[in-house]
Amino acid sequence: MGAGAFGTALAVALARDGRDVTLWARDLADMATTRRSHRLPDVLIPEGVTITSHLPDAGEADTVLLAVPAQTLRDVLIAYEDVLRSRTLVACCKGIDLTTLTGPAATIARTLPQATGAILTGPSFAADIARGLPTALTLACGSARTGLALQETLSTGTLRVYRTTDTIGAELGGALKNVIAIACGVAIGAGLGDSARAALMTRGFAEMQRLAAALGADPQTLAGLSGLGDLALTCTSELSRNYRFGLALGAGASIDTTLTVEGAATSRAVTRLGHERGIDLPICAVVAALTDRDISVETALQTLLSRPLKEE
Ligand SMILES: NC(=O)C1=CN([C@@H]2O[C@H](COP(=O)(O)OP(=O)(O)OC[C@H]3O[C@@H](n4cnc5c(N)ncnc54)[C@H](O)[C@@H]3O)[C@@H](O)[C@H]2O)C=CC1
Ligand SMILES: O=C(CO)COP(=O)(O)O
Repeated sequence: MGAGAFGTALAVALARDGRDVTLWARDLADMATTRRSHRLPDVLIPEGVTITSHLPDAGEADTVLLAVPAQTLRDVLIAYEDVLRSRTLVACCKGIDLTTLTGPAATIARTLPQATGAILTGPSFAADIARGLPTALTLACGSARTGLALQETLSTGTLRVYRTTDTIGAELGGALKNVIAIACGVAIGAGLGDSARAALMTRGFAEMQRLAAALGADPQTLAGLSGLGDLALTCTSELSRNYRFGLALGAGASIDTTLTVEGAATSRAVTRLGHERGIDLPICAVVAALTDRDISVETALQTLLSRPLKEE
């Protein structure tokens, strides 16, 4: 579900590997004839993928990948409850819901408790997956048995899926790395240099670990693909929309508001979560304030540099 960049890329990769795939688009436009998503225009969707805007066409499909933006996941689950509630639902989005302050796996568990929920996350650009470039992902599912089955279902010759039962660690890694990527983009966009970016990545990772530990995640999960792996990719590549959003903020350039930039809303959500739980998340808070245009880059920098000195 979701025929944007990631949903399309996953559909293409799985169909190419022989899976029977239906790709659901909210708005079909001319997709069924052009066999292209406007979010991934260079990629031709193979005939093996059934493209539809009518969800019941998914028929007996037992696994549904939800590749819609994190802030819309809850609405999608509610709107299509009848079709979704008895299936295995794999959230493919990265973010924290601003209303409930939950990640995608927890959002599924709360909204459709009868469904089996899982999350697919980790360092992977849609364009790379669609081109068949080698990619490693994390599949997190509270049920070890379902996780094992999903790992088999979703792995292909070039998509290597690792599994874990730590859904909270996996969803926090994917959500928080986007916030830190915005911070890194700002640093580079404002000309603060590669050393500043390395500091933000490292201290940002410390914030990720702190929040994850407080919410009951296994610290090892954060050191894996869903945390450190995706942090490394997103903080260093101009293919990342979150990083590019930060670059524009830092350079004072115009922002493309049509793109999905998950870290913007998530910076606000995690800042609230931090306040509620009494957890210090200074980089996330600065990103939220920058995103809301509440502070300048200069103030953001001074805020971080003037904090009390501490042990690492
Ligand atoms: N693009 C990428 O390289 C990757 C994206 N992701 C994650 O996948 C999720 C989706 O991102 P993209 O596909 O890149 O975004 P996108 O902007 O390319 O596509 C989003 C899709 O969701 C649909 N959509 C939006 N609101 C909806 C609603 N209320 N109901 C139904 N459909 C709705 C849009 O029509 C669009 O087709 C995000 O959480 C992102 O972090 C994860 C890994 C890689
Ligand atoms: O999550 C991603 C790579 O793993 C995609 O990053 P962006 O959403 O920043 O483009």
